[in-house]
Amino acid sequence: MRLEAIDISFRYDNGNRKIINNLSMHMDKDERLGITAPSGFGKTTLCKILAGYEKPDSGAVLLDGKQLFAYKGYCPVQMVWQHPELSVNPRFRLKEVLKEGDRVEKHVIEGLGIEPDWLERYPSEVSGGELQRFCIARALGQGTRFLLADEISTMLDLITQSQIWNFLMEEITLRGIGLMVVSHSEGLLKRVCTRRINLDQLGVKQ
Ligand SMILES: Nc1ncnc2c1ncn2[C@@H]1O[C@H](COP(=O)(O)OP(=O)(O)OP(=O)(O)O)[C@@H](O)[C@H]1O
Repeated sequence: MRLEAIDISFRYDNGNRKIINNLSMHMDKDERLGITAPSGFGKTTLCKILAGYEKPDSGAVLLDGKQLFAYKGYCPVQMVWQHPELSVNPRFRLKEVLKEGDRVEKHVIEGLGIEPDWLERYPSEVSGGELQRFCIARALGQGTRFLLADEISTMLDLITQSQIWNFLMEEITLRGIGLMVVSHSEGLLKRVCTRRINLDQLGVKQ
């Protein structure tokens, strides 16, 4: 399975510059692709387009040769955002947050170190790192084929980071999920990725 961006360009409605300019890239399901670029360059924007949150002004995002927006229901390309507190409904208990995913399996919840008593709590009643584990679990539903991780572990201590990445690597390898990792951490990218793209060397303009 392949996720591709073909000659995409994008400008925010209220923005005065093109963030993405005629960019083409692809990744396959057995790849772990690292994305790097300076701050504000468009890494999150690219993730949002590849996961279907934004539509490119021109060009196309294809999943296995079919337009991403033609996939109905659960999106096979899931994104985990940098700020978990902005990615969940504050009025949902955490067990309900998990239900937004696609039949998230028990071993995913356990593997991410989610403790059973957190499930009854609201997002404001757990730490940022604990909440991020829920966001990762939610994105690992059964229909997920690609996972886009946008600076997902920046707020975590080193032991928790290592726990989460060990689990993620094992899970995506087992299930044949393609992984895209956006990070400013050279160490993380070196450890996790099989290939790297520097956006400043592609069609993303400052
Ligand atoms: N909703 C929006 N409306 C208008 N401009 C936006 C919006 N979101 C982001 N931008 C702008 O788009 C540019 C790219 O932002 P983006 O978040 O994609 O960068 P990034 O490379 O992920 O940055 P960082 O490494 O700091 O997270 C920035 O100049 C930002 O100000």
